[in-house]
Amino acid sequence: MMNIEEARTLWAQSEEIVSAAAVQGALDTMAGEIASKMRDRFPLVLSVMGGACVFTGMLLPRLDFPLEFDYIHLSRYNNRTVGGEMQWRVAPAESVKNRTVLVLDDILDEGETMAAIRNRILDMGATDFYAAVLCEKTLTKEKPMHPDFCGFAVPDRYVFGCGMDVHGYWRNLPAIRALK
Ligand SMILES: O=P(O)(O)OC[C@H]1O[C@H](OP(=O)(O)OP(=O)(O)O)[C@H](O)[C@@H]1O
Ligand code: HPA
Repeated sequence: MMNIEEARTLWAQSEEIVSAAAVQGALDTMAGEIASKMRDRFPLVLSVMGGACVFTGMLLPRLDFPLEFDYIHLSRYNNRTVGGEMQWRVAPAESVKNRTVLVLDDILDEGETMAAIRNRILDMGATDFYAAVLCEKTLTKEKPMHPDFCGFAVPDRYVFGCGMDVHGYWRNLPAIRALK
């Protein structure tokens, strides 16, 4: 747990890499791409708590077709900056069976989280699986998967804002920042 001054110091030791206006523009583009793929598929949209909260809140009102919404919760960073063991807190509901499922998350970094979600949802009998993320981190190492829809490629630095936390803070920022 940090105090307010330490949280402010984290912000001061970072720089903006994607502006709030650029985030809004990317959301418009991504919503159009998702709509053209899924308009007639009546998808079940699942948001990954808690990081996808901001992305979900901004994207859903831009999707102008019938869909169903629910959430799942797993984490593997637990407010640290290095990934650890995957922990399911709320598993997908049985209703994923025979559905086109679209999972929303803030970031695909090493891809381990999204790959675990995809495997579980396909095992439960979903017809199709799609992943949409606000950003994907560019890494040299191989990943188990890449997103179907993505707003931004971000560099291999610790990023936060727009739902992403740094030591548990600053999820509320409307722009994306990176630690220096
Ligand atoms: O691609 P990966 O390397 O697996 O990392 C991506 C995941 O890490 C973050 O979640 P985190 O575990 O920090 O939980 P949170 O959403 O509660 O912040 C983020 O929201 C993604 O779900
Ligand atoms: O760079 C990151 N920032 C915030 N959360 C994350 N989860 C995985 N990678 C990141």
